[in-house]
Amino acid sequence: MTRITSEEMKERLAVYFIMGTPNSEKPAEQVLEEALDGGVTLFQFREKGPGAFKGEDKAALAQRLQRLCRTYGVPFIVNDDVELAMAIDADGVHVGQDDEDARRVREKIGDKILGVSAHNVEEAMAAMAAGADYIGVGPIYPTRSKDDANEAQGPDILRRLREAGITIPIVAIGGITADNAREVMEAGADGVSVISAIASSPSPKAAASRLLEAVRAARVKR
Ligand SMILES: Cc1ncc(COP(=O)(O)OP(=O)(O)O)c(N)n1
Ligand SMILES: Cc1nc(C(=O)O)sc1CCOP(=O)(O)O
Ligand SMILES: [Mg+2]
Repeated sequence: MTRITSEEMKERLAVYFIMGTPNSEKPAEQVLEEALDGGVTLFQFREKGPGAFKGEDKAALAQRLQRLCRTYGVPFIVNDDVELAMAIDADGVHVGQDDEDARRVREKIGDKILGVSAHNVEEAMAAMAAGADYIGVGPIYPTRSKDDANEAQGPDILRRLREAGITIPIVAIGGITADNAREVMEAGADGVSVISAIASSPSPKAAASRLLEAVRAARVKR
């Protein structure tokens, strides 16, 4: 395996779906399959919060969702849990500022995809230096999907990062929908990352497809 290129990473970030069992009343497999049918380009397994599976149950669910992603040729990223990612040979890991140090994670995962959360220029620079393949920047808008989220920063944070010379692929996160995806892309994101816009939709397939359309339309306009 070789490291993903920056251009490939940007393509993959278009519609980055994040989910775990607490995010939907429907079975996770069903929601993910519908989202994949709708065209999501990257998936993150984030099994945390009330009622989340742990231990062997968590690993078994991860493997079922990973198999689905493989069927669709969509990379499978594990949130926080580097050990699980290595044990099931996931395609990558996402860590935040309070998780395992990004540099150590890069050493452990070799060429797998490494995503790091960043909230400002300093954290973005540090993530680049640690070997991140992309940064997740948020929350852009208020979110109900993460209890310990920071204050919403608005799309301007993306502009500030780009103006400061941050060139690494950026995925925006937090309160993003098909209706605001365009302004997020125009502010400097390479893609959008969502939980509720897809997981809480009556039709995850239609929701994913609308997001992809919005992201593609914004890319054409650049
Ligand atoms: C794509 C993406 N961006 C940001 C996050 C948030 O990561 P973190 O700050 O570690 O918070 P948790 O998701 O672990 O609660 C993310 N998961 N994905
Ligand atoms: C997992 C996560 N991380 C965030 C951050 O700001 O780092 S916001 C968030 C939740 C995103 O869910 P929704 O699309 O439902 O708002
Ligand atoms: Mg984390």
